[in-house]
Amino acid sequence: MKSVEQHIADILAVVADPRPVEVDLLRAHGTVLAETVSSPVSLPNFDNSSMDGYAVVAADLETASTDAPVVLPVIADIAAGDASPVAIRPGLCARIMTGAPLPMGADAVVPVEWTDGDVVRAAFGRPVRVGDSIRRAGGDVEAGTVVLRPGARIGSGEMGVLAAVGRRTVSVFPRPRVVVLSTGEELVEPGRPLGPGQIWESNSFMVAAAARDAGCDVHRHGFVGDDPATVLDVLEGLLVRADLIITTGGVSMGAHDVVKEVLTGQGTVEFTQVAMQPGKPQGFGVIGPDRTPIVTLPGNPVSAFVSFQVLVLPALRRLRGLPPTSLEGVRARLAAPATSPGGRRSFLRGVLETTGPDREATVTPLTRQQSHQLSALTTTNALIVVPEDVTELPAGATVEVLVLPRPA
Ligand SMILES: Nc1nc2c(c(=O)[nH]1)N[C@H]1C(S)=C(S)[C@@H](COP(=O)(O)OP(=O)(O)OC[C@H]3O[C@@H](n4cnc5c(N)ncnc54)[C@H](O)[C@@H]3O)O[C@H]1N2
Ligand code: MOO
Repeated sequence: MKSVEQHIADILAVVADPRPVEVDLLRAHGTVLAETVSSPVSLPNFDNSSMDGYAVVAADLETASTDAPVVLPVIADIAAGDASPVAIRPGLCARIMTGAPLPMGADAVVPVEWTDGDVVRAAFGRPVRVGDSIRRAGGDVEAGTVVLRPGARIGSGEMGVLAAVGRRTVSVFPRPRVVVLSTGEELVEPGRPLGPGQIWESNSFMVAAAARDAGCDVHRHGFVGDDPATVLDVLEGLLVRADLIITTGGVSMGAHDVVKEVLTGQGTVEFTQVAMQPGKPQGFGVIGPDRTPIVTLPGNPVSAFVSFQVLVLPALRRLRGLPPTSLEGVRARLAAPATSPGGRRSFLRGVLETTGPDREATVTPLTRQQSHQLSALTTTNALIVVPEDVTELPAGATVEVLVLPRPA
């Protein structure tokens, strides 16, 4: 059987590094930055007030007290956005709002709460230090400084910074377009009545959600039955809209394993058995005129889920412009015994938590570990790795655990 590492590497080899595109800033959300962004100006771009109050010369207020306030004439009213230059000299002050440019000659701002708030002659009841309530030019970012580097994931903070340095468009690796297609004659769209022997289709919803969580632009095509001509037809129609196609079902040894049947001999697709549990039957390759990558996951729902997380995620990260790393691994103490078939690496569904006074990482295997026992996926937050050469692990053993991604 093929090793998990080899299969991950093989899938990675069929997906290409993405090409950057210039997009409008709003559309950059959730993408990966492809360029170095530096600020053309300093932030702030000019000295300004951090308080609503009065711009003053600090030395004027040295003697100010509640009993003997210093009173200064107010010679200007400066709002945020005011462009006309204002200057004060000792013995004068200017009313100023938060974000408004500091007038020349002023070296401190007094919050309005420390004054009587008068707009003609303001009384100041306490002294102030030079620099108080002033936001200096460049105090956040100096002009020319790099604020974001290639590979940065553009979330809300990054969006804010890009806009603040004046970017309207930005060069990014766009979200990969992933198409999800399930197969199976027994499948029925959720919301429709079930007939005898039928089940509601769940894999394509699950895989589409997982790919969306991974930052992809997902088209859930839904599912098709086991008619080979239809499956091929549908797949051909989907090629143009996909950077990667993910199918589920029809890859095992059954008489109607249609994905295997129609894709064998197409492009570079090959089917194989990977030494993992669940997720043994697998396929991958490129198909069609544009050599579109395709990964064919097994139909058992938990097998499809685990295969996605272990085998497909690194390829999606590459397509996003990120390093193609696997799920984060941590060491944890096993809270209950675990078993595994020899020769295959098990990925048991578990619950990872930190317990006890020393916050030790502990992982508890869930009871429903079979490939059809989908309900465990609502509880699990981690996959417990049991190596190929281990069939039993006692409670208390230290194990490697892969932390499952959680949506925001
Ligand atoms: N003789 C053998 N039989 C099987 C083997 C084997 O080695 N020899 N491997 C087993 C393993 S392991 C797996 S995993 C499955 C994979 O089978 P397929 O990929 O061909 O999947 P299907 O047969 O189409 O379906 C399996 C199972 O999952 C249900 N299913 C399928 N698609 C969906 C969906 N979209 N939503 C919900 N449930 C789905 C389907 O009804 C079946 O119960 O093969 C084993 N057999
Ligand atoms: O390997 Mo299958 O993927 O166990 O159920």
